[in-house]
Amino acid sequence: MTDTLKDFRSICRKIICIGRNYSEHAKELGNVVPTQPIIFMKPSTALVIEPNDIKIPSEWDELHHEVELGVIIDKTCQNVSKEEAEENIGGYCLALDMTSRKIQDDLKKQGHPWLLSKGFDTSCPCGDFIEKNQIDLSSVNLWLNVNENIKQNGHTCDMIFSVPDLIVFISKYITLEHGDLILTGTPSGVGPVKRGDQITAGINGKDDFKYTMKFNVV
Ligand SMILES: CC(=O)CC(=O)C(=O)O
Ligand SMILES: [Mg+2]
Repeated sequence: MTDTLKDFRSICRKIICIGRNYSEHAKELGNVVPTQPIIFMKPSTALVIEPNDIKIPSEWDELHHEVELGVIIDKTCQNVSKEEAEENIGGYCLALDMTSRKIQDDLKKQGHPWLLSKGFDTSCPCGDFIEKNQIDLSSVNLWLNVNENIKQNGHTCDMIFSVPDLIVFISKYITLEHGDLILTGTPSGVGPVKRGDQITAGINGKDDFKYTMKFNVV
């Protein structure tokens, strides 16, 4: 792992996101559980870091919060095998996939891409680089509070497609590059936030490793 990866938020060229990777979340929104990964992208301009705010675009009233494990790619790679997938991971981060559910539902009805609903500026609040050895992929806890009320509390062991499966799938079609970020999907409990709300999110990893981040919604 090279040192530049610690600064992944300024070198990141692609944010590739996975949809419906937890069956309870797919069901809570009335979606079918996928049989292969659903992928979409956010532009790198969606990234926002503390102490900056999540900005709801002026003509919208609310967004949905989605807490997710972010995987940061170390080596540029294509067509990765499941055995090699882990070697291409440089580290992790805690991330939010902020979504306008109303816009997404309208776009879905019309068969259009989700980009506007998920790719607007500040739609990807993101925490600091987390070292690889602090995360055991089979037992990461992700949680999210809105105004100190718990809304999401999930575990990566409930992912439908594991992180190596996702790297294999994506790299078959899209070259993964140093600093790219993969958002691995959200557990259940997504819901609305409005201007004036505060989101606190956290990740619990190996050996009592804990990381939390806080964002105001404006
Ligand atoms: C229904 C969604 O918005 C898909 C998504 O982003 C997810 O994390 O699941
Ligand atoms: Mg998501």
